[in-house]
Amino acid sequence: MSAPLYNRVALIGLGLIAGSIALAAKRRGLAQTVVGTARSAATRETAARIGLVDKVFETAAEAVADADLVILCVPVGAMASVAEDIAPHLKSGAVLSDVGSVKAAVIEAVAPHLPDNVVFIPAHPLAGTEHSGPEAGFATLYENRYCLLTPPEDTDAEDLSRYIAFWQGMGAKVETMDAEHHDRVLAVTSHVPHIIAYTMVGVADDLRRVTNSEVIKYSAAGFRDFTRIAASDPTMWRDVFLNNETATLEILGRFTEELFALQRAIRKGDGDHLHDYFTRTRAIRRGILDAGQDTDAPDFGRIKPE
Ligand SMILES: NC(=O)c1ccc[n+]([C@@H]2O[C@H](COP(=O)([O-])OP(=O)(O)OC[C@H]3O[C@@H](n4cnc5c(N)ncnc54)[C@H](O)[C@@H]3O)[C@@H](O)[C@H]2O)c1
Ligand SMILES: O=C(O)C(=O)C[C@]1(C(=O)O)C=C[C@@H](O)C=C1
Repeated sequence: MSAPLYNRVALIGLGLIAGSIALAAKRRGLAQTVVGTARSAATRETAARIGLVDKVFETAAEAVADADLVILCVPVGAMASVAEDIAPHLKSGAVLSDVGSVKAAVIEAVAPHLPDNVVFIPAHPLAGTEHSGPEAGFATLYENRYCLLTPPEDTDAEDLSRYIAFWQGMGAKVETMDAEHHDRVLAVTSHVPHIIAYTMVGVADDLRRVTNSEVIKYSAAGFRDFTRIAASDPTMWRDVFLNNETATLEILGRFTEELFALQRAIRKGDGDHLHDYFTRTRAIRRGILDAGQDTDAPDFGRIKPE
């Protein structure tokens, strides 16, 4: 049990990510009190019934009053309106953060609403599941996972180190980087892989009508993994793609080029091309394993799409 880093933490939105923060922060003693609010009455009722936070408020304005740390845990597209709503009620000196999967667009949407006496430290925990809502949260979600922070350069060192300690207290490995770099890296490691999974499952669903459910019946582990990813929350992912448009389109363009090259190799019977390509990709995974790195952990410095 650590000493509380914050007296009062307020979570706006009470789904998977906020629920996991609430449970981890309480379990590790990182906050004296954790409060929260959500847009829908049903979510607020569920969160109160399962005791997710110490107190559930009806409005975001009430929830943030007197909070030392406020974390926006809503879909990326809702960040601006929530920030506008709470801005006049934030305590002077409070730290405001978010957990959005995209950083540059969230900073652009949130920062203009904030008063000068509030410290904005954007964050993105690289941890999640395909489940959403208040009952999806669990206390160990962030253990041994990265949490990326994209603080403005002039962020007060003490505010930053306290917030880093908060995520570390929940078991996360924290790194800082600039928001644009974050968005390019995540386009490669998370956003484009998700759209590929969505597409593959969509294609299989179309085929199912042709093959009379054989696609599902004989689906192998690889495809099942795709269906898990493609079961992720539609609102969250719609907002990710609409708000990381440039980087995802760039990476999707490269993906499509490579796919066409592989398609051509298959059509032309060019086994050497296929073999060389698969040898290269296998070496990437082996290199990660040989370096003793967690396969979940991308090298953030190395992934720099031109
Ligand atoms: N799920 C993941 O794997 C994952 C991982 C890291 C970061 N994130 C990011 O975390 C954030 C929350 O994701 P989640 O998985 O917890 O989602 P979730 O659907 O489980 O929870 C979202 C919460 O936001 C509330 N909400 C939705 N629209 C709102 C609006 N317009 N105004 C106010 N509240 C609103 C919902 O009621 C719910 O309480 C998103 O920005 C997402 O990009 C998600
Ligand atoms: O494991 C999963 O379900 C996830 O997709 C989690 C995942 C990812 O790794 O891509 C999804 C989106 C986030 O912004 C961070 C984490």
